[in-house]
Amino acid sequence: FKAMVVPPRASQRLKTVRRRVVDDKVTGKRLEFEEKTINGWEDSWDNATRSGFDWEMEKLRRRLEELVPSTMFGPRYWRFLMEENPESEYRQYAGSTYPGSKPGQLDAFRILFNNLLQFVLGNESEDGAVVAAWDWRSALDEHGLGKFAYSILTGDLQTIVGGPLFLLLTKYHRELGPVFKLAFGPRSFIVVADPAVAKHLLRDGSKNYDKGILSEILQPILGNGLIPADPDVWKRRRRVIAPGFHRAWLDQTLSLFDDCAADLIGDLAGRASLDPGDLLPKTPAAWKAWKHQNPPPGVVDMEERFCSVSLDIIGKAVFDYDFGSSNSESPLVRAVYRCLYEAERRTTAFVPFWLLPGAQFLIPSQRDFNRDLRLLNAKLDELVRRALEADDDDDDDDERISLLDFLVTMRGEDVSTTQLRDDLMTMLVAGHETTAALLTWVLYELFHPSGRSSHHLKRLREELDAVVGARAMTYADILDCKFARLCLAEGLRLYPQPPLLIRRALDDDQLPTTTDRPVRLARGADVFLSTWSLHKSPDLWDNPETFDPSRFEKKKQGRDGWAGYDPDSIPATSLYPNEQTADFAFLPFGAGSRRCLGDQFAILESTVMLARLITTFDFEFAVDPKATLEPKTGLGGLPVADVGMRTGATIHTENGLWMTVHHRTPPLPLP
Ligand code: HEM
Repeated sequence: FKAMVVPPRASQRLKTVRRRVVDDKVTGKRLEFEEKTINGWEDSWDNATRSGFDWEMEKLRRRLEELVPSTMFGPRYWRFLMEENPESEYRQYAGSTYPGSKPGQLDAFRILFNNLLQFVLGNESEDGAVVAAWDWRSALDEHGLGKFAYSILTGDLQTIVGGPLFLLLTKYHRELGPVFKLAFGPRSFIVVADPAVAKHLLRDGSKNYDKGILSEILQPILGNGLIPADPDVWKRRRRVIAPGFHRAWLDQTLSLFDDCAADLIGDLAGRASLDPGDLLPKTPAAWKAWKHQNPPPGVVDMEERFCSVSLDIIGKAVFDYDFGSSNSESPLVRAVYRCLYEAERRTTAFVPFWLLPGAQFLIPSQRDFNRDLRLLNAKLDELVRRALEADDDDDDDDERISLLDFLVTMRGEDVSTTQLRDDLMTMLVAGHETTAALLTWVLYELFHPSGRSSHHLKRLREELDAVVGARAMTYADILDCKFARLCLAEGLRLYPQPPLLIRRALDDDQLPTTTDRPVRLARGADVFLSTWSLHKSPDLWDNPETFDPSRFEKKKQGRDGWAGYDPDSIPATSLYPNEQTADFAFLPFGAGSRRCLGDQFAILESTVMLARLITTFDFEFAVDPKATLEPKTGLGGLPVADVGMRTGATIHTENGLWMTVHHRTPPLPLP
C-alpha cells in the first residue's frame, strides 16, 4: 500500500526523516502541543457537570479531536513529511492542526462542530464568549427568500443586516460588552472592542495571528502584498519596503501633494462662482439622483474629488505614473475603481461567490473584474519592467524617486516582478481610499450645516493663516500646525479606516480578561477587532459621538486594565496621538508589527490638502439653506451621518458629499 501511495524517492526521504524525527525538537514541540491540549480539556470542563448527554457529546468531541488529527492531517501525519528544521512551520504544516501553522479544515471543523453543539444541543460554548446571534429569521421575513439569498451570495451584507456591519457590531457591543461571539448560523466570529484585548492581538500576542479571511479574500487581487501576506512573506517584504518611507522621500512627496492640491483648487475655483439657484433639495437623500444625472451648477461631490486626487497622488508617489483621474476617467482608472469595489464587496461577503465553479465566466461582475484586473496588472507589470530597465541604465538622472524606484534598487536576487507588482497594488489599495475617506469625513464634520464644528473651523483657520498662509507647506509647517493634525486624528477616531481589523488565531489562545467571562480562542478562530466600537466606547471617551479635536489635548483618566490617555506621551516623532498615547483605545493606523506603513505619508498628504482647501474656500452642504437637518439614527438607534454610510474596506457616504464651494471671504492675504 505504501509503495502505491508514496513514490520511491519520497519513500526514501521519509525513512531518513522518520529516523531523525524521533527525538528532534519538532517532535518535542508536538508532544508539548498534545499535552497542552489534554490539560486544556481538564481545565475547560467543570467536574460537577461531567455527566449526561452534554458530557457524552463533549467526550465525543474530545475523541474526535484526538483521533482525527492522528488519522488524517494532524501532527502525526505531518511528522512523516517533516524536515528536521523546517524553514517555516506556518507553511510547512499548513492545513494540519499544528500550532503556529496556517489553520486548515480540521480547525474550521472543530469550531463549526462546537458551534453546532452549542446552538443545537445547548452545550456550554468552548470559547466562553457571550453570543450575539444575528436574527436571520427576521431578515428573511423582511426581505423575502429571493433578496435574502441574493444579498448573501453577492456579499451585500448591509441590505439584509439593516445597516453597515460596524453599526451592528457596536449595537452588540453596547448590549453585551467588549468581547462577544457573533454567530451567523454555525459560522462564528469573536468580536472585540477593548484596549487590553487590542493590545494583546496586535502587539503582545501578535505572533499568534495571521490575517485569516482577509488574506483569502484579497489574495487574488493583492497576491503576496503586505496587507494579505502570510507571516513568512510579510517578514521578508516589510523589512525591504519599510525603509522606503524614509524622511527624505516623505519631504520630496510634500511638493507633489502641493502640486496635486493646486490642481484641485483650480478645479474648484472654476465652480465657485456658479449659482445653483433654488435647485438644492431639502435633504442629502436627494443627492442619489446626482450620481446619474447632472447636479445643479456649482455643486461638487467632494468625496469623488478626494478619491481622484488621492489616486493621482499615490500613482505618482509610488510608481511615478499619472492616472490623471482628476481631469478624465480613463479605462485604467475605471479598472482601479472597479477592482477596489470588488475587493470591498468580497470583504463583506458571506459566501465566497467568486470561488463557485465557473464564476469568472458566468457571473458578469466577475467577468468584468477579471478583465479589469488583467488590465491593471498589465499596466503595473509594464511600470515594473520600465523601472527595472531604468535601474540598469546608469545614465538615468530623473530626480524624482518613486517608491518603486527604491524597491527596484533595493531588490535582492530573489524578488520576482510579480512580488513587486503585488507590492505596488497593495500600496494603491491601502493608500488611496483610506486617505480620501479621512478627508471626506473631516470636511463633513467641519462644515456640518448645524454649525456644530464652527468653533473648531475658526481655530483651524487661525492656525493655518498664522503658520502657512498661501505658500506651500514645509515639514516644519506641518509640525507647527498641531491643531490641523488633531482634526485629522479626530476624523480617524470618529471614522476609523478600515472600521474593522481582521485576524485568525494560529494556536489556542486565552484573551486578557475584561469581564467575568474569560474568553478562549480556538486555533483557527476568526477575530474582528471593531475599531469603530472601540473609538466610540463611552467607557473610554467623553462624548464619543462628538467631533472634538481638542479632546486630544486633555488628559483622560484610565480605569482598571486601561492606562487612559496622556497627551504628554505623544512621541516627538509622531505626527498624531498614536495607539501608545491612548493605551490602545485609539488605533488610527493599527498597532504592533502590522501597523500602517503609510501613516506619515497619509497625515502629510491630508494636512496639505486640508490646509489648501480650508484657507481658500468655504463649503456648504448642497441642501436648501432654509431646511433643517434632523439628527439621523440607524441600526440599534445609534447616530449616523446625515449623508448616510456604506461600509467596505473604508467608510463611504451613501450618495457622495455634495457641496457648494465659495471663495473664502475675506480672501486669504497673499504672502
Ligand atoms: C488615512 C490613511 C490611512 C489609514 C487610516 C490607514 C490605516 C491602516 C491600518 C489600520 C492598517 C493596519 C491593518 C491591520 O492591522 O490589519 C494599515 C496597514 C497598512 N497600510 Fe495604511 N492607512 C492609511 C494610509 C496608507 C497609505 C497612504 C499607505 C501607503 C502609501 C498605506 C499602506 C499600508 C500598508 C502597506 C499596510 C500593511 C502593513 C503591514 O501589514 O505590514 N496606508 N493601514
